[in-house]
Amino acid sequence: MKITTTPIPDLLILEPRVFHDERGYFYESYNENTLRQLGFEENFKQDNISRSTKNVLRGLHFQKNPFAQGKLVQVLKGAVLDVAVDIRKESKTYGQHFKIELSESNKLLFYIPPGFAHGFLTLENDTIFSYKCTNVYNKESEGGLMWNDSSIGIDWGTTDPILSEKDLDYTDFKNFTSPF
Ligand SMILES: Cc1cn([C@H]2C[C@H](O)[C@@H](COP(=O)(O)OP(=O)(O)O[C@H]3O[C@H](C)C(=O)[C@H](O)[C@H]3O)O2)c(=O)[nH]c1=O
Repeated sequence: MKITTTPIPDLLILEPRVFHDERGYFYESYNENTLRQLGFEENFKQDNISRSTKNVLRGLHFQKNPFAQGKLVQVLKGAVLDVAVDIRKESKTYGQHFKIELSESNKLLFYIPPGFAHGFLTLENDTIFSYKCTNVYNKESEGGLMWNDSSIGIDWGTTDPILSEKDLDYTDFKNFTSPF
C-alpha cells in the first residue's frame, strides 16, 4: 500500500498492491498493520456500501462532533468523481476542495478526515461505493452543503445530477458556520 498526500493537508490517497493472475486480481483494501507502519492511525467503527445508477450525486455531507466521521472510501464497481471540501475553520485551505476519480479499475482509496464535507458523482451505471467510517451514523448530527454552491465552485462535469430530497436544500456556504 502506497500513501500519497494531496494539496489539501490530511487528505490522503492510498494505492494498494494488486496481485494479478490468470484468475483475475487480489488486493488488500485494508490492513491495520500495514497502515500503522505507514503512520496511518485511524480506527474504524462502521462500514457502508451504496449502489447508484450513473449521474447520481450523493453529498456534500458531514456529521458534527461528537459523531464526526473520517471516511476511507473506494469504488468496488464502476467509477465516481469523489470530492472533499475543507470546512475546518482554522485551516489554511478552508473552503477549498480536492477532486479525485475513484474506480474499479484504478482501485484507489481516498481518506477524508473529520472536518470535511464529502460527496461523489457516479460516472458509470451500477456503481458500488464502499467506505469505512471512524464513527457511527447519527442522523441528528448530519449536516450538508450544496453540491453546486458557487462559493465552493466544484466543477462536477454535470449540471443535472440525480439528487435525494435531502440534498436539495442546504445553507449557502457564504452563510455557513462550520462546526469544525
Ligand atoms: C449514511 C447512512 C444512512 N443510513 C440510512 C438513512 C437513510 O434512510 C438511508 C440513505 O441515507 P442517505 O440518503 O443519507 O445516504 P447517502 O446520500 O449515500 O449519504 C452518504 O453520502 C455521502 C457520500 C457520505 O459521505 C455520507 O457517508 C453519507 O451521508 O440510509 C444509515 O442507516 N446509516 C448511515 O450511515
